[in-house]
Amino acid sequence: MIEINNIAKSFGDKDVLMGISCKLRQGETNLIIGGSGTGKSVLLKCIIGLVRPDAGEVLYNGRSFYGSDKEAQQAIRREMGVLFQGGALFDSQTVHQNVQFPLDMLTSQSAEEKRERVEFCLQRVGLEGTGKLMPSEISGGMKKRVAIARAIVMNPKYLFCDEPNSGLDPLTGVKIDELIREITDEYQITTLVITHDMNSVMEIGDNVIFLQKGKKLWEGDKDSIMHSDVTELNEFVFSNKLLRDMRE
Ligand SMILES: Nc1ncnc2c1ncn2[C@@H]1O[C@H](COP(=O)(O)OP(=O)(O)OP(=O)(O)O)[C@@H](O)[C@H]1O
Repeated sequence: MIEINNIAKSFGDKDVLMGISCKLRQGETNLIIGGSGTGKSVLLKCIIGLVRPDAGEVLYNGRSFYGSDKEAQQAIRREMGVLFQGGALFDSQTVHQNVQFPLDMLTSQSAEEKRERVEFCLQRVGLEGTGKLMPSEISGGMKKRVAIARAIVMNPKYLFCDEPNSGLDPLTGVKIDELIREITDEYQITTLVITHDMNSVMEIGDNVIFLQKGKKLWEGDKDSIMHSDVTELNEFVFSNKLLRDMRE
């Protein structure tokens, strides 16, 4: 479990996050949703330690991230898998090399151990046999799968995905969501996904946190989101015509 307690962050005189608290449970896909510029990415960066919050705390299974020394923070970081927006693959490296990268950086495994682990992860995301291809030779959906394989190669306890299906067609997006959900469940990972895609919310939203202008306005599961009485959330959710039609 990840506990986020009262995170606040300002840039200059701009308050971007104003006291965000929530609990992200193990084995569940936790989603942060909200319109553009509401602070989702900054919150993610505060959670994973890329941006230091001005106030607040993040606890990883009870271990305080910001209260820890560099070594302990590094140990927590090793338990994180991160799927950055856009996938962020290295274009000059093969699919296999991309997935192997964290093993090269963070472990002293033998070449054979690494090869086996990479092949296992590629097979797990449905990409067996593609290791020799270059990123330029595969589709957008496959690139996301490679990025997911790389994010899980270190066997993370915590998985963070920033807009995992941005730029994908809806069907491919759903498949990526399903893969994230399956992996979360299978390996009992604590997963956090940032999205503004209502499809994702309805598919994989075990726990959904709605941000608006740096504040948490609502939290609940995908089944209760359709019946909330928070005006701002309703405006966000029902800007999607299909959901509006479903409600009527
Ligand atoms: N390093 C920074 N310096 C100054 N302002 C920043 C910085 N990072 C983010 N911001 C500001 O913080 C606000 C929230 O940004 P953030 O990227 O978290 O939004 P978001 O909800 O993720 O939006 P989107 O869905 O468009 O990605 C924005 O107004 C942004 O300009």
